[in-house]
Amino acid sequence: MSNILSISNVTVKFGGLVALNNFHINVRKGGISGVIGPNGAGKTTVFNIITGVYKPFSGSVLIENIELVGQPTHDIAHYRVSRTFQNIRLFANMSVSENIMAGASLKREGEFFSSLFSFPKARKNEKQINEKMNELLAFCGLEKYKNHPATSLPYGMQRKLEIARALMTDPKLLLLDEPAAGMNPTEKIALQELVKKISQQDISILLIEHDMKFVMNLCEHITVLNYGSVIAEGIPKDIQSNHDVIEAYLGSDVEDDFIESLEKETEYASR
Ligand SMILES: Nc1ncnc2c1ncn2[C@@H]1O[C@H](COP(=O)(O)OP(=O)(O)OP(=O)(O)O)[C@@H](O)[C@H]1O
Repeated sequence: MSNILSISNVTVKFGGLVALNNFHINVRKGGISGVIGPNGAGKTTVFNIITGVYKPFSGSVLIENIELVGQPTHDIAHYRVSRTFQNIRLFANMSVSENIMAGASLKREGEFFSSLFSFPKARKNEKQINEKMNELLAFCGLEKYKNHPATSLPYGMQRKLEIARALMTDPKLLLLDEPAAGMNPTEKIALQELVKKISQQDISILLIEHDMKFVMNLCEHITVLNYGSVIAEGIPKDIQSNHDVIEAYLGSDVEDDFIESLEKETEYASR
């Protein structure tokens, strides 16, 4: 089975702090994988090395055999990698539809600007962008908010809007950084369904999440980080009973959630 993402031997240092130590992960094409770990374990740093925000001290990050290390962030977007952020980053002064359409300009900057100077092409592009925006509004359940200011949306909907904007770039790998953070249980279930639907569109997903039930229900493969090192990896069932993982979480602020998730059967089924 081929991988869309293969990271190997990646080490990231900030001065004396080793944020990632010989990190590795493979994400299967079409799969949903997760990275978990206590606060400060290095999870967001993984996303930042994939998207070129940080350059690793050593190691390799391959998207379908293309090396991303050393490439600038704007070039990496061309390999159809898109992400959302732990702290929502919507354009505050724009409507929901405008925020989604902004994703199109991130997609192919050159095409977007050249279209401004070519009237027939511009109209065609504008029509396509509008169609796609409307499709994504429906797909993400945001239709009724179309003309609302983005930041007036309930928190859970703002997170979905970030996902819709990321999907506008037509990604083949979507990186979701704590997508369920701040959501109530109903919103989390709706988000879980949305993530499954996205994965059914042949979009591979790598997610970081503190909500263990969310991770265990969605992910086919989980990598556990602690102090920058991989301490466990495997299917949810094995991760839940892994002694090192339980140890790492004891005393952390997500301990209760994690322990609770150990006690419950998950809905996970092999895909
Ligand atoms: N730009 C930076 N400069 C210095 N240290 C950094 C930088 N980015 C991250 N770190 C440090 O690297 C470590 C890993 O950070 P990272 O944000 O990847 O953790 P995380 O697992 O995502 O944490 P959380 O769950 O709290 O978001 C932390 O100790 C953090 O303080």
